[in-house]
Amino acid sequence: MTARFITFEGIDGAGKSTHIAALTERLSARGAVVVNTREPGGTELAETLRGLFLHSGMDSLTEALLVFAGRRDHLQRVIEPALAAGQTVVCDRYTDASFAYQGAGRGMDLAVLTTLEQWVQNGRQPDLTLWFDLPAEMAAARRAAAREADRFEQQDLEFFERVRAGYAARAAGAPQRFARIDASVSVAEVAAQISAVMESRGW
Ligand SMILES: Nc1ncnc2c1ncn2[C@@H]1O[C@H](COP(=O)(O)OP(=O)(O)OP(=O)(O)O)[C@@H](O)[C@H]1O
Ligand SMILES: Cc1cn([C@H]2C[C@H](O)[C@@H](COP(=O)(O)O)O2)c(=O)[nH]c1=O
Repeated sequence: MTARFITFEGIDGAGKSTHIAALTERLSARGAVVVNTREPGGTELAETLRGLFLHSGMDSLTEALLVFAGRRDHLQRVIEPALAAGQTVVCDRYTDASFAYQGAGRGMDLAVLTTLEQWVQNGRQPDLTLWFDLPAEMAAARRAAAREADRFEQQDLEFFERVRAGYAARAAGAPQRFARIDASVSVAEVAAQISAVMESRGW
């Protein structure tokens, strides 16, 4: 089996969760053993940190330190062992979210995030990142219909447009890894775009 690391990214309410199960089914049907996970979270320790991250007030450096601490544990306990066993890891968010939210959204120094990325990840980057891109206003309307807002989801449209621009910058810096999905269209049309990306890679 070929080990693969696939991440889903995008602003809150872009529609990632809606498509993770379908991608998992597709990969499993082709013989992959799929590990579904998420960030912040993915281990007992990192899920505990997630609760603080989403619901306690803190500055952007504290946010980054918490999320990278959880990421370290997640990499060591879940992601690296699964990849070493030839499995496919499908992760709802990873380090691009730190650059988009803490970097572009909160205005944190990207050089600090780059240092944390190097320390924590030992070079581990996804093989493919599906970036769900849509205007902040559309995502806000979807969220409002769906659930109660956490600390990030309470941010204004300007914050989410900065986060969106942060994702665009990360995508421009790693064009082979990123696939931009136009997430403003129907669920069926988004699913078709994901299938096309997977087919183009022979996955
Ligand atoms: N293409 C779409 N068109 C319209 N509504 C959608 C579409 N995709 C998802 N939705 C709806 O938008 C809401 C948010 O979707 P979802 O929870 O999948 O987003 P998400 O990116 O995982 O959000 P978060 O990262 O904040 O968890 C849900 O109610 C979902 O049913
Ligand atoms: C990994 C990561 C996440 N975030 C933010 C992005 C979202 O607002 C929440 C996670 O909520 P979700 O419902 O699981 O999408 O956390 C962040 O700011 N920085 C990160 O590195």
